[in-house]
Amino acid sequence: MQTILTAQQMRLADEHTISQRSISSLTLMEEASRAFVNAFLACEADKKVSIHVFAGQGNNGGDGLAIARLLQAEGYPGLQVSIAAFTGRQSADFSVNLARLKEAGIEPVWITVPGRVPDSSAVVIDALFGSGLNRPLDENYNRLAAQINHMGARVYAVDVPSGLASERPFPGEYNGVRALRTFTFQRPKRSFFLPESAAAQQAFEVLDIGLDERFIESQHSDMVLLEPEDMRSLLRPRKPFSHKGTYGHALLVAGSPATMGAALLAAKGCLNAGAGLTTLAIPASGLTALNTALPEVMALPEAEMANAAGLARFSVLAAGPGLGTDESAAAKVNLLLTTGRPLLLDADALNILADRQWLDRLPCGSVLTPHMKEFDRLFGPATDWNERLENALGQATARKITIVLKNQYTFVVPPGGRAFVNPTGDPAMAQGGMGDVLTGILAALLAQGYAADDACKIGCYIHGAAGMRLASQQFVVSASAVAAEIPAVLKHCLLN
Ligand SMILES: NC(=O)C1=CN([C@@H]2O[C@H](COP(=O)(O)OP(=O)(O)OC[C@H]3O[C@@H](n4cnc5c(N)ncnc54)[C@H](O)[C@@H]3O)[C@@H](O)[C@H]2O)[C@@H](O)CC1
Repeated sequence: MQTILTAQQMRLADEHTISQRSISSLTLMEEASRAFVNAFLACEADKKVSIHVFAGQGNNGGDGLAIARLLQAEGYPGLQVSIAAFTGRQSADFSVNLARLKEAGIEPVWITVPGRVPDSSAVVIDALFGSGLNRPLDENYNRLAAQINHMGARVYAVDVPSGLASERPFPGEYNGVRALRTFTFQRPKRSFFLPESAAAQQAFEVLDIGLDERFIESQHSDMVLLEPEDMRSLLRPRKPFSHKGTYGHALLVAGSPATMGAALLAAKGCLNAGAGLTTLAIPASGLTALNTALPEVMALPEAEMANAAGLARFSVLAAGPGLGTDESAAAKVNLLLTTGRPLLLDADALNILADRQWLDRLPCGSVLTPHMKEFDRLFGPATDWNERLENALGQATARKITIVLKNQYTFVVPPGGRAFVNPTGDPAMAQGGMGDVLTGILAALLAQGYAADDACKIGCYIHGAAGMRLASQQFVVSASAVAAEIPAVLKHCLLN
């Protein structure tokens, strides 16, 4: 797991590394700039490309000047450097790098009043502001950013796209530089995981600049990034002499006559993520489809969905995919709530909770898997994703539940004030049924005895990893294909 730091904590990590390694801040800036250049070389191998570096006067600008000098030494002759100096003072390391730039024979252009910027370069390196940005861009920087965006160049941002706050995006429409790619130092910034950052960058890549990892990991943060190694330590291999009873019995309450597919997809996810037994509670009209598509899955007679005591034999109770929100669906959710046992609720089960105001009846230890709209319906509207995430952190702790807030980077939010960010997934997975499969996977992991937070971390990770594996070969990835890929992904995660 990687701790995601605030800008202030990044500065502390910087200072700590400088004193611990007995190096100067200038050396660290040089190393960061070298790391940027190495990554840049891999993207822009043609040395004849025209490059325009836009630097501010802080340390991000200092990086920009060092990068320009290093690129010239690498043999990129077509370099221009502009320094935006509408306001502010030069940082010490900026000043040294300015002198070094001039010694290297590069004379920068100073932009002190808004004006037209030459717009013929194919590549822009954006080093106006980095993690030090602490207020929205003013009119002058805003205009400059707009001019850079208008150039149509391939924009590479240094550490953070200029205009994007590194912790939480500023309110309102993004008015900064729009980067093709950000090369960010040591850690992705917190705001990179919030959907608003899509306006500022298309992708980011993290560069190791040698900051002290032990110090970074000792910092308290409300955001932690999951990594492949976490799966290896969380996942448990199947045991010798084990049998189907060892791996739990999941009940999925799902499906309605028009949306039986959702129930089948959830069951398929559950089966493939290793539940010992999977039982589906669906309307009778779905039984033929179930027996044909998934012969390993059992069905619960509808009459048994009226008796809470009869549910005691299941190790996990899940509900939602394709369930509908009518009276009969609500009666099923009501029955599950009366058991007092932790529940796994998704989709229509969440809508039922919201519509009937049953949220306060939810037992501790439950898991909810809302997407944005379902979350807002349950917990109230939010003006932006940071507010939504903070609400999720508060709700999970107050209610002692785990919230899986689904998005490109899904946040697994257990009680305790930390969000675990899932890095896996691919736009090829943007199709109906994906959430149903995830519910089935989570049910299987809970049935196998994983704690709620671990089940959610593993489940989200392997769901996205399955999609990524398929997307490396396919344009689009269906939910059934993701479910079918899960056993291979689990094996891979365990062994690698
Ligand atoms: N912390 C680290 O680990 C390292 C940081 N480095 C670089 O240093 C950067 C941070 O540098 P700084 O802290 O000097 O900050 P920046 O260079 O991001 O910004 C400079 C200054 O601009 C001012 N400012 C903030 N918002 C503004 C606005 N809207 N309009 C006008 N002025 C504004 C602030 O006073 C800020 O200190 C990082 O992003 C990175 O590029 C690297 O050199 C190497 C290591």
